[in-house]
Amino acid sequence: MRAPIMEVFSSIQGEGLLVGCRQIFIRFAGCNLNCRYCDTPESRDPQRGELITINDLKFKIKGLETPDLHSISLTGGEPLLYADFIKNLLHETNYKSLLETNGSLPSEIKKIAHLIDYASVDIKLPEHVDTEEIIEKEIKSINILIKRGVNTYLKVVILPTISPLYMGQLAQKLREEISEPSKTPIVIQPISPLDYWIGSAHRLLRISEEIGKHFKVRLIPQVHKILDLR
Ligand SMILES: C[S@@+](CC[C@H](N)C(=O)[O-])C[C@H]1O[C@@H](n2cnc3c(N)ncnc32)[C@H](O)[C@@H]1O
Ligand SMILES: Nc1nc2[nH]cc(C(=O)O)c2c(=O)[nH]1
Ligand code: SF4
Ligand SMILES: [Mg+2]
Repeated sequence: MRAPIMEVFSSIQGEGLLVGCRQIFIRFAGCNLNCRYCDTPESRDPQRGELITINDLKFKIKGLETPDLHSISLTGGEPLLYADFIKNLLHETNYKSLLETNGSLPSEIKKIAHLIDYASVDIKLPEHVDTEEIIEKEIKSINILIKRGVNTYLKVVILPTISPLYMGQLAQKLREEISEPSKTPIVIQPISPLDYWIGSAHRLLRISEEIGKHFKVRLIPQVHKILDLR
């Protein structure tokens, strides 16, 4: 079995609740969405990956192990396009794993939820993607992960133009439809480049307050970009 892998590299997790943890990143090539803000647009093309076997990948990961290693990060592109490959990889290795996903493939999440330790599920706002009803699929994915006991958090990339009240309404909908909202924090991730936020970073506090009415909330920018790390 092979999957198109774009890059395998060691860095610190720059996003979400595992920020600062040393990870080995496995970036799959190919994506089923087209977020306008995607900072890795080349990863949307499966042709940009090299088709490699599980053994090849295990060898690459082994070579990147460091004393501070926390876990591996399965990202992309959309890693869930290769759920069967991931299932085999996790069966054959003992690393703790983070799944970084757009949450749009609940049937694929079902295949690997029992093998994943942490999950970051993006909530894609309608202004960022063309796909209809994506949030329904994301909610399904989140509930599958929670049911499986996966340490799950949600992540929302936002622009300075987003309405805080809209974010509050979205958080209220999510709280009503997610099975254990008190155990599922939301990470607000300001869109990069952070120059967008010069003069409007105060809006982030209002958004945090609106989401905070319904969820534990964290405001975390992409730290790896601030540190100029990969
Ligand atoms: C490149 S995607 C790959 C994993 C998966 N397809 C997803 O969207 O979660 C990894 C993460 O990068 C973040 N991201 C992508 N472009 C960004 C940008 N311009 N600003 C802030 N975060 C961004 C999204 O939150 C996304 O979860
Ligand atoms: N350091 C670092 N942290 C990350 N967190 C999510 C990333 C991604 O592209 O999936 C990423 C990335 O590309 N680099
Ligand atoms: S789902 Fe992830 S990889 Fe795909 S376009 Fe959106 S941010 Fe990029
Ligand atoms: Mg990245």
